[in-house]
Amino acid sequence: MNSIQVNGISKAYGKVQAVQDIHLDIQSGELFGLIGPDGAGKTTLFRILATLLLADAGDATVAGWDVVRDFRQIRRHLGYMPGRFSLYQDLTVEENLRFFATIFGTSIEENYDLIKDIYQQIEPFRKRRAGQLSGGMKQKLALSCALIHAPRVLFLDEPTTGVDAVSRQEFWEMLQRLKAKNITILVSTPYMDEAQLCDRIGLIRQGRILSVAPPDELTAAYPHPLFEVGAQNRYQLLQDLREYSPTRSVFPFGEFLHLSTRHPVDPMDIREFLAARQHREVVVRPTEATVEDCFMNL
Ligand SMILES: Nc1ncnc2c1ncn2[C@@H]1O[C@H](COP(=O)(O)OP(=O)(O)OP(=O)(O)O)[C@@H](O)[C@H]1O
Repeated sequence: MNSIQVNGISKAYGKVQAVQDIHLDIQSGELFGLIGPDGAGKTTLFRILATLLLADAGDATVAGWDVVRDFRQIRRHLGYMPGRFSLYQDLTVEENLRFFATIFGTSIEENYDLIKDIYQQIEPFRKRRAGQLSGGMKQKLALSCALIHAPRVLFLDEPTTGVDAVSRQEFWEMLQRLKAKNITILVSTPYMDEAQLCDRIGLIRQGRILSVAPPDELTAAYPHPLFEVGAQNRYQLLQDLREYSPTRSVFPFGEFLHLSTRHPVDPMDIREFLAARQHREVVVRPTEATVEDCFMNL
């Protein structure tokens, strides 16, 4: 069953075309990632699907309901964790949760099972004001609040931005457990490494979806030879590789550079080129494409 269907959605703010002709088909129980840099249009799309903003063109349904006509039903059955912090800073952890439960006509007790895993981790701090929680704890509270009315569909707009690596990891584990409860999850992130944890991802840039696929399929279809290259002087390495004639693109990737070439190249040839330019501690090896390589390629 389709849980989220988007047909040709476009939206401009004055002259800025924030999203353009977006089509998406997200299945019930799917964990779908919207991956793209700042300003790509992710928040705009979320706001349209969450019935908070009207599109200029196109239509969309969430859990079978139309985002314009049936906005009330969508609001009842949707959990939305907006990018910017959505909690009441002056209320305690427990008061925040109770507030969200009350506005949806439910109670913490009624749906405790759904949030138990997540909420238990912050329950020792239930008397603390939300404004005084760490980033990771705020995120867990915001997720608990978004889930307390047992939504069928969950929208998470950049939930891990500004959160440390350990909390990010934990957060994705929580999402996997929610998915197992058959909640459809649409999550956006600027972190390409998180894409690997989704069932399918849509790459979005400048308001347009460039590609939709399971992450493994996307990376397996990467069409160019790709190398991981390292040397002592990374800055100079980048400059020099830009002048290497087979280079298609080269960009920093962790402690290495990712070099994609126009045609197959023997790693020895790259080493010789770099040796001639006095590079030391040179490492060159073929590597598998990541989602980031695919994004750069598109
Ligand atoms: N209210 C607004 N008025 C004018 N322009 C806007 C408004 N909201 C967003 N934009 C512009 O629309 C484009 C898409 O923004 P959007 O917030 O949807 O992107 P995003 O992918 O969520 O990025 P970010 O993570 O930076 O929010 C950007 O160019 C942004 O500057």
